[in-house]
Formats: sequence, C-alpha cells, structure tokens
Amino acid sequence: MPGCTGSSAVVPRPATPYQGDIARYWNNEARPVNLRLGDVDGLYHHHYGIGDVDHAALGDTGDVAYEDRVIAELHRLESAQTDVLLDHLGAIGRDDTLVDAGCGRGGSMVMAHQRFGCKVEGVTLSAKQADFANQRARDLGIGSYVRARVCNMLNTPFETGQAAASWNNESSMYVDLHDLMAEHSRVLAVGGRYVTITGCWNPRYGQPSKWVSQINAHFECNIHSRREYLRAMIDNRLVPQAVVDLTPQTLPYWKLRATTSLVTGIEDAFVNSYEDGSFQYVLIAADRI
Ligand SMILES: C[S@@+](CC[C@H](N)C(=O)[O-])C[C@H]1O[C@@H](n2cnc3c(N)ncnc32)[C@H](O)[C@@H]1O
Ligand SMILES: CC(C)=CCC/C(C)=C/COP(=O)(O)OP(=O)(O)O
Ligand SMILES: [Mg+2]
Repeated sequence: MPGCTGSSAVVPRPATPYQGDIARYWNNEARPVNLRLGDVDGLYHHHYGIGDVDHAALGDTGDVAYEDRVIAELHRLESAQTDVLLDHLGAIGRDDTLVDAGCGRGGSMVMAHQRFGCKVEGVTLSAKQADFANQRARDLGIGSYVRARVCNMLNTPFETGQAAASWNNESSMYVDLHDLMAEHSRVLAVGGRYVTITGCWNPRYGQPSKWVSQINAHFECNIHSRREYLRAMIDNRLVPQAVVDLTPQTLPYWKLRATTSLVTGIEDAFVNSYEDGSFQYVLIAADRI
C-alpha cells in the first residue's frame, strides 16, 4: 500500500486483493450491535467484552428500558476490555507515541489518550473508519493527539523506534504474524511494549474447529493458533512477559449478547468454541528487546 493518508480523499491502493476485500468489509460495516453500543458514550469499538455482567444494573427483563440497559452493559464490558489492554502497556508518559494497529473507529485510541495524555497513531484499511475516528477526535477536541490513517499495518509510516508501545486489538487475524511482529519490532523503541488481544485456535485442540472456520468466514479473517503468536514474537525481538487466557472472562459478554435483538448470528460459534476449548481469547504482552 503506497503511502498512507489521513482521510478518504486519496486512498492508497491495498497491497493485496485480500486487503481490498477487508477494506470493503469495513467500509460497508454498519451493524447495529456496533453503532448502538458506541452511541452509549461516543467510544466506538470493534472488539468484544470481558468481565462479569452487572445483573443488578440490568433490572427487570420486562422493563421497556431493559434492552437499552443491556446495550450499555455490553458496551461497558467492551470498554473494560480496552482498559485491560491499556493496563499492560507499562509506564506511558505524555510525550510518548502509541500505535494502534488496526484501529477501527478509534475507541481504543481515545481511551489511550484519555488515560495517558499522549499521542496515539492509528492505522486501518478502511477510509470510512479513519474518517469516523478522526471526526470523533475532533469532536472531543483531541484531534492533535489522536489520528487515524488509511494504511497497511505491515508497512506503516512511523519512524524506527518511534513508539513507546503498540497493540493489535482484535486485528492480528488479518495478516501474517511474522510480517506483523517484524513491523511492530521496527516501530517500537528498545524496551517498548507490544500487546495483542486476539482470538486464537488452541494447539491442544489440534487444528481450527468448525466454529473457528465459521468465525473466519463471517469476518473474512484468518485466525491464527496461539503458538504462532509466540513464535512470531520471539523471532522478532518481542519477548512475551504475560500470556493471559481471557476466555472465561469473555463468555458472560457473549451469553448476554446472545439474548438481545442485536445478535449477528456469530454468537453460537464464539460460545461453542470457547466452551469446547478449540478457541481461546488471549492477551499477550511482550517486551521489545
Ligand atoms: C475487528 S476491527 C478492530 C478495530 C479496533 N482494534 C477495535 O478494537 O475496535 C479490525 C481492524 O483491523 C483493520 N485491519 C485489518 N487488516 C489491516 C491491515 N493490513 N492494515 C491496517 N488495518 C487493518 C481493519 O481495517 C479494522 O479496522
Ligand atoms: C476474536 C476474533 C477472531 C475477532 C475477529 C475480528 C473482529 C471482526 C472483531 C469484532 O468486530 P465487530 O465488533 O465489528 O464484530 P461484531 O459485529 O460481531 O460485534
Ligand atoms: Mg462489535
């Protein structure tokens, strides 16, 4: 993808036909489950939630406002997921630069800036997402800190060693992991921190299960195995210092989501694969040595 742009005015050519398809997927994506949750507080996520459901906050299922409370609770759990990712970035100062690889509509970037006060650079293949994220940053008065560009995460415009920390939040299943970790390793300062939260198939199961295949088809992505993450990191000077199995913590989110009118049809594949052990929801944090 030659160059990167901060707007949809000039969109660089995708590096591969596949990336063109992924750009089209996200340029066309407008699922209510994502927009209704983001409308709660203006933080728009494209990832899943973790944590216990606050059933007291949901109230009576017969209330006319019940589904609105479920939407707010699902969103709270998705923002809680971002907080756990940010907890693993280490000590970040106001003068640092963070990189969000596959930034979506920018909810994690806004939360990172709100927590650390620093610059957050995001890349996405989707011009629509980049424009949306940049408009949200302008609306919040943080446009000089939070910026999304249309750019391939495997070929970013960032200087070598520029970032104190970088992450993939449910965006690593669209690229080759060795290519990805090589680019993070280049952009990160020595001693910097890389974090990913991802769904990955469990090598103890053997191969991707039918549920994992359904998720791949649903999102046009290519879920990796947990071992591939660790191997690609270690081969690229990224030494894992935390590997956290978040599977038990994401199941409550999925079971609550499956009760709403916002279901997209993929809920059973996530619940079944998490419960049969073929698929895991994992956070990996690694130090750039
Ligand atoms: C499921 S969304 C996650 C968005 C965001 N990380 C979040 O947590 O809300 C996946 C994102 O990865 C981006 N993506 C996929 N392949 C990419 C690539 N090669 N370069 C840059 N972004 C990519 C998509 O454009 C999309 O924004
Ligand atoms: C854990 C894995 C394998 C995720 C694949 C990446 C992905 C599409 C995440 C959710 O995006 P979204 O929030 O747009 O999806 P949905 O419409 O289901 O909420
Ligand atoms: Mg979603």
